[in-house]
Amino acid sequence: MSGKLTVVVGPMYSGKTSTLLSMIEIYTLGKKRIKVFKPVIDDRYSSDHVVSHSGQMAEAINVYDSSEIKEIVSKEKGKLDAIFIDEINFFDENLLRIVEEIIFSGVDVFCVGLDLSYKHRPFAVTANLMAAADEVIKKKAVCHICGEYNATVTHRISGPTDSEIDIGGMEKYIAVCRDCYKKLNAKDWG
Ligand SMILES: Nc1ncnc2c1ncn2[C@@H]1O[C@H](COP(=O)(O)OP(=O)(O)O)[C@@H](O)[C@H]1O
Ligand SMILES: Cc1cn([C@H]2C[C@H](O)[C@@H](COP(=O)(O)O)O2)c(=O)[nH]c1=O
Ligand SMILES: [Zn+2]
Repeated sequence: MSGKLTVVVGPMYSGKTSTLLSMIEIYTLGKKRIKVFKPVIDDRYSSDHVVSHSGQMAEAINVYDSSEIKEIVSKEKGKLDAIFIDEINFFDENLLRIVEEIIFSGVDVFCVGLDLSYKHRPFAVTANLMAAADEVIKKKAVCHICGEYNATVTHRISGPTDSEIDIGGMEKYIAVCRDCYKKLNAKDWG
């Protein structure tokens, strides 16, 4: 039987990694055989653990790109029930094809990442995985400006960059609702 693809998206601080960690716990309690991956680029809290903003964590394999996931999973052929991938927005676009191959081989895949950059543009790799998913979970955060539990986007507070990829936390980014995002970015969206 084929595996199932679940994709968890949302702005920063919306609980994407916490959701991933809950699913890891459920599979671990069920004695399922799993592997957890994270991109090397994200070294904010730890290089060998997936860590949530609230400090919960699980061991993870650091990979440079999606081909490394393919290689590691191929070596475990028939010996895995599920894989978990954090920060999919940092991966190359081959991730879609590789995840599809893994699902068709009977392994469940849980992917977590940003759907939109701070410029309100979709990360293509996330958008593609959402299209192929059996289930998409969209998370919300508390809006840093108005305090409502309706933040769906991330606003950059430390000035624009050329690249939409820039590792950071509270010193650079806040989660905001659409109305607050519009006010903060009035020159682009007003
Ligand atoms: N604005 C916010 N809204 C919700 N949670 C927040 C906010 N700022 C900080 N947090 C903390 O972040 C945690 C979620 O972190 P995490 O699962 O790592 O989110 P994500 O992976 O989406 O960035 C929450 O449990 C809470 O402790
Ligand atoms: C919005 C946005 C964020 N990033 C970076 C900042 C963080 O390192 C991660 C997101 O981490 P989280 O687990 O979702 O909190 O991505 C970026 O590079 N570009 C952006 O537009
Ligand atoms: Zn708001």
